[in-house]
Amino acid sequence: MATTVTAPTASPANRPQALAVPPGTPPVVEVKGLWSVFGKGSEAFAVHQDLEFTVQRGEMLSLVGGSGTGKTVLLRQILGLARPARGTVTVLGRPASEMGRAGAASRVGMLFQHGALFSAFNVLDNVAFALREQGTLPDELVRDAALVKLQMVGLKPEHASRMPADLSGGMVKRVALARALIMDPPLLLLDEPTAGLDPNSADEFCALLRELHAALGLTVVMVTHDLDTLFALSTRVAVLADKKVIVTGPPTEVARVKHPFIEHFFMGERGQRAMAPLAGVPGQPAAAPTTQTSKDA
Ligand SMILES: Nc1ncnc2c1ncn2[C@@H]1O[C@H](COP(=O)(O)OP(=O)(O)OP(=O)(O)O)[C@@H](O)[C@H]1O
Repeated sequence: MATTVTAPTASPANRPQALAVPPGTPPVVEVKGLWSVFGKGSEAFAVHQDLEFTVQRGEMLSLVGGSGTGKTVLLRQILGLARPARGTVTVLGRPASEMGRAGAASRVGMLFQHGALFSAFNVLDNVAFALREQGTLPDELVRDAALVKLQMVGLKPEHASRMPADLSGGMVKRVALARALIMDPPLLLLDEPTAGLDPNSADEFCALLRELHAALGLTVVMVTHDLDTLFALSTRVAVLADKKVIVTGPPTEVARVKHPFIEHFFMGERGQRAMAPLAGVPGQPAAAPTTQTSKDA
């Protein structure tokens, strides 16, 4: 069972907003009764035990938790790259493990932590990869689609022929993002989207992600340890601890929940700095949040 924190009564303008969706819209991601177990026999250990959470269309949900709590395992399960020992991971109404590689690319885009570009391919061929591999479009159209995606992430046609080794960290992230979006997936997974970027590039990349979220109507699930990124991008936060999702809610509300990991994560110097701009914003309740228990976080 997880605790769901009630949403604040009003949202300040500088917080990311979940997109409006009609009531009754089915969730994009639904994780139920999930067990993830590694090792065999007496060596076996569970990373997740009966973990549950859902992601609604148009949300930007951050998964946070200590090292080894299984955030990356969860992203891999949503992507269909790993099967749970027990329980279900449903993406857009279908079991994630049944999507297959081509199906996954058109339903879920993944931005890996360090970009994971193919070093032997130039920018255009990296971006075009999944579409070209599908083999349904003539190469000219594949190239045009890749150029459109490059423009969408703020890169120019002249960047198309560059090799990954010749790109700045911020450009690698943008190319990797264009590649993740080549098949127009409705769901985007981000693993530490701003890791390795300087503060300015990180801010610019967050601004781009927010623009694309709104413009393309994306649903986003991300893992981040960076509090500036978390506050810049999250409409909701889910905290992994004790092998479960223990709480979900808007970031400023979750930050007030009494739990050793949450206090350590949000109340350190970095957390205080990241939250400072939000202090005193109209609509931000000053008191501790009321909490309620619900089965579905
Ligand atoms: N294929 C695997 N085989 C064995 N153990 C694994 C495998 N994949 C993950 N694990 C284990 O599962 C646990 C969770 O790993 P995971 O990488 O998901 O953690 P995380 O929350 O992403 O951590 P971090 O924040 O440090 O990146 C770790 O103990 C890891 O060693």
